[in-house]
Amino acid sequence: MHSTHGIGKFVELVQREVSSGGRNAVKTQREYLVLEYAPAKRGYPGDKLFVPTDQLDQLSRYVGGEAPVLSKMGGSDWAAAKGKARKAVRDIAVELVKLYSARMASKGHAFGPDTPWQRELEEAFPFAETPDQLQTIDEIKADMEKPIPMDRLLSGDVGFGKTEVAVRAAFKAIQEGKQVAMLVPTTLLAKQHLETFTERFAGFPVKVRPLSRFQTAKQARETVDGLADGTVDMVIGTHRILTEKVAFKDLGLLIIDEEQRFGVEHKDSLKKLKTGVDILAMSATPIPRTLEMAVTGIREMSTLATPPEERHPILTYVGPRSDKQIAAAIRRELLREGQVFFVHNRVQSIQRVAAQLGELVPEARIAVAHGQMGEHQLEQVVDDFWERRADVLVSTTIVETGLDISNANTIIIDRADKYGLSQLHQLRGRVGRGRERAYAYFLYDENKPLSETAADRLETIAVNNDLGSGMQVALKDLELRGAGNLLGAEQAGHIAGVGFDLYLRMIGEAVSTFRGEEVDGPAELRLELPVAARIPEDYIDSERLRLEAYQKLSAAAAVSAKDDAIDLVVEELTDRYGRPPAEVEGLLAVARLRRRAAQAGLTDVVAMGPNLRVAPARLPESMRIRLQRLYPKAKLLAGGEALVVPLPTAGGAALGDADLIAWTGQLLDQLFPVATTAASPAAS
Ligand SMILES: Nc1ncnc2c1ncn2[C@@H]1O[C@H](COP(=O)(O)OP(=O)(O)OP(=O)(O)O)[C@@H](O)[C@H]1O
Repeated sequence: MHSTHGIGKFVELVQREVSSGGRNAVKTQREYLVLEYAPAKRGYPGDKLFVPTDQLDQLSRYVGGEAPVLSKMGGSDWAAAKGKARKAVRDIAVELVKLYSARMASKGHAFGPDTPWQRELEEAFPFAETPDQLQTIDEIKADMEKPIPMDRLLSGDVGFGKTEVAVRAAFKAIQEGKQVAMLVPTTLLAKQHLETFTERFAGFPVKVRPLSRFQTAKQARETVDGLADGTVDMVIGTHRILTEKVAFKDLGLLIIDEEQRFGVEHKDSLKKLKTGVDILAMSATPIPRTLEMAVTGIREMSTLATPPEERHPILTYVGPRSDKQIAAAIRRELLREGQVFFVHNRVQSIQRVAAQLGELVPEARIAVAHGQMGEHQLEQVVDDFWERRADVLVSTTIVETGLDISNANTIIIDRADKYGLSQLHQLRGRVGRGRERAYAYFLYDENKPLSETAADRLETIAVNNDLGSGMQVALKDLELRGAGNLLGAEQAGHIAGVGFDLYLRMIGEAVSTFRGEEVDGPAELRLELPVAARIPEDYIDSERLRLEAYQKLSAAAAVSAKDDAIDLVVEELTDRYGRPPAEVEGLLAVARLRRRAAQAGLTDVVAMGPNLRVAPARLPESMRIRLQRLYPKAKLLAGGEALVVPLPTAGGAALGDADLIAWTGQLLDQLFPVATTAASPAAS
C-alpha cells in the first residue's frame, strides 16, 4: 500500500541510473520497487510506479483478508477508499466511546474480596498457573470489585489456559449469590466447559447447568426455571441462552467465548443481556497491539502469551496425502496409547474415508462425527472418543473449537489446502494440550494443484509452529477476526478497502480525536539526495532478501523507532552478508538523515539541481540570523514554507556522497535542532 496512490501490486526491484540534473550533474545508480496499479482506462496495461528503495516508509504491506482491488494511480481512488473507511471508523469510534461512557456512567455491582472458599478452589487447581494467568486473574478480580461494570477481553493462543481464568471469575461471582452465564459457540464446547466447571466446582454447593441442543425440552425447561428462581447458579450454553429468552434472577457475570462467532442476529439480545453486568470475553484470536492501543481505556484487555509449562511445539508435517504416511501416523499414536483426530470436512464422503482408514489400520477403532448428525448420536460418538472407546475420530471441523482431549495428540487434516490459516492454527491447537509431544499432518491431494496462496499458507503454518507465536504476520486474518471480535464483524469490508494496518491507525486517530486528544499523524517525509544509496546484488543477491533489508532499514528510520534501531540493522547486515559496501553505507547514512529530518518534523529535504530544498522552514528570528551568517546565499521563501540553500561544491565539482550527506546533516543540526539523544549524522 502506498500512502498516496493506494493499493498496488509489487512487481520487482529494478536498478535505474538517475542524474541530479543541472550543470555538474551527478549520475547515480538507484534501486526502485516497481508497483503496478489499475489501468487508467479499461483495456490498457496497469500504470507502474517506481518507489526509491530509500523511501519505503511510504509503503506498507497490504493485509485485508480477501484479495484487494488495485487502486488507480493518482490518488483519487485511494482518497475515496480512505474517505469511506474513515467515515466507518468514525462511526465505530463514536460507538466505542459511547459504550465506554455509558459503561462508566452505569451502576455495576462491586464484588467483595475473595472468600476463603475462593482460595480453596484456587489451591485445588492441579497445575502451576502461568504468570499471565495469575496476572489476568488479578486484573479481572480488581475489575469485578469496582462499582463500574467490567468489560474485559481475554485473548490467548489455543490451549493457553483461558478456561481456568473463567472458572475463578465465575466462582467469585457465585460466592456473592450472583448468577453466571457462559456463552460458547458450539454444543461440543458447551459440553466440555460444563465438564471442566463441574469438576472444578465439585465439593462446593454450586449448581451448573448446560443449555444447548444436546438438552431435551424438559431438561431445558428445568434449567430455565432454575435460572429464573435462582436455584441454578451458572448456565453454560450456546446461543440457545439468547433465543430461549432466559430470565435470570440476578445475573452478575457474563462470560463469552469467541464472541465474533455469534452472528449479528444475536447482537441485540446479547446487548440486552450485557446491560449492567460484568463481562469477560475470551478469544483465541490474537488481538493486534495496534488495535489494543487504539481501544485502550475503552475496553480492558488481558493476554495469555506464555504457554503452560512443559508444552512442546507441535511437530507439523505438510505434504501430499499418502496412505502409508497416514497409517504410520495412526499406528505411532496407538503404540503410545494415544488417540487421533482425522479431519475431513465433507459430510458426503466422510463415511467412505473412515472405511478407508479402517482398512489401512484394521486394529484401530474408528468413530465418525459431523454437524449433521442427531444430537444424541453426536454426543455419543464424542463420549466414546472421550472415554477412549474409540482410537480415531474422523470428523468435520466441528472438532475445531472444543474437545480438550489431552490424550489425543495426533491430528491429520485431509485437504489442508482448503482451510484458512486461522482455522488450521485452531485445529492444530486441539492437540498438544498436555505434556505429550504432539503431531500435526497437513495433507493435500498431490493430483490437485495447490494454488500459490494455499501453498504459502501451508508453508507459513509449517514454519511457524512455536507456541503462542500467534504467527503474527501470517495470521493477520486471525487478527482480522480478532478485530471483528472487538469492532463487530461487519467491519471486514472496510478493513479490506484500506488494509488492516491503516484501518487500525485510523481507529486510533478517530478515538483520540473523539476524545479531543490531538492527533499528530506522522508527516510524510520526502528526502532525495543524489547519492548512491542502495543494496547492490553482489552484496545481497536475492531480491526477496534485499527487499527485506530495505524494509527493515525503513522501519528503523521511522520516528517511532528506537535510537539504536539503525545500528542494529547494520549489525544484522554485517553478520549475515559481511561488511556493507560504500553504496550500502550511503543507504544507511540516508536512513539516519531521514530519521533526523522526521524528528525535526520536516516534510521535504530534496536536492533540486544546484540547491537543497528544506520544508517547512518556519525559523524563529534567532535562527534566521544564524541562517544568514552560516548560509548567506540561502533563500527563505515567504511564510517559511521552504528554505532553499545552494549545494556546496568542492573546487567546482559536486561533493562526494558521504560529504554531501554529512553537510546536509550538519545543516539540519544547525537550523532544525531537536531534543534528541541520537547522534546527528554530522557528528556520526
Ligand atoms: N497453568 C497451566 N499449566 C498446565 N496446564 C494448564 C494450565 N492451565 C490450563 N492448563 C490445561 O491446559 C489445557 C488447555 O486449557 P484451556 O482449555 O483453558 O485452554 P484455552 O486457552 O481455553 O484453549 P481454547 O482456546 O482451545 O479454549 C486444559 O487441559 C487445562 O487443564
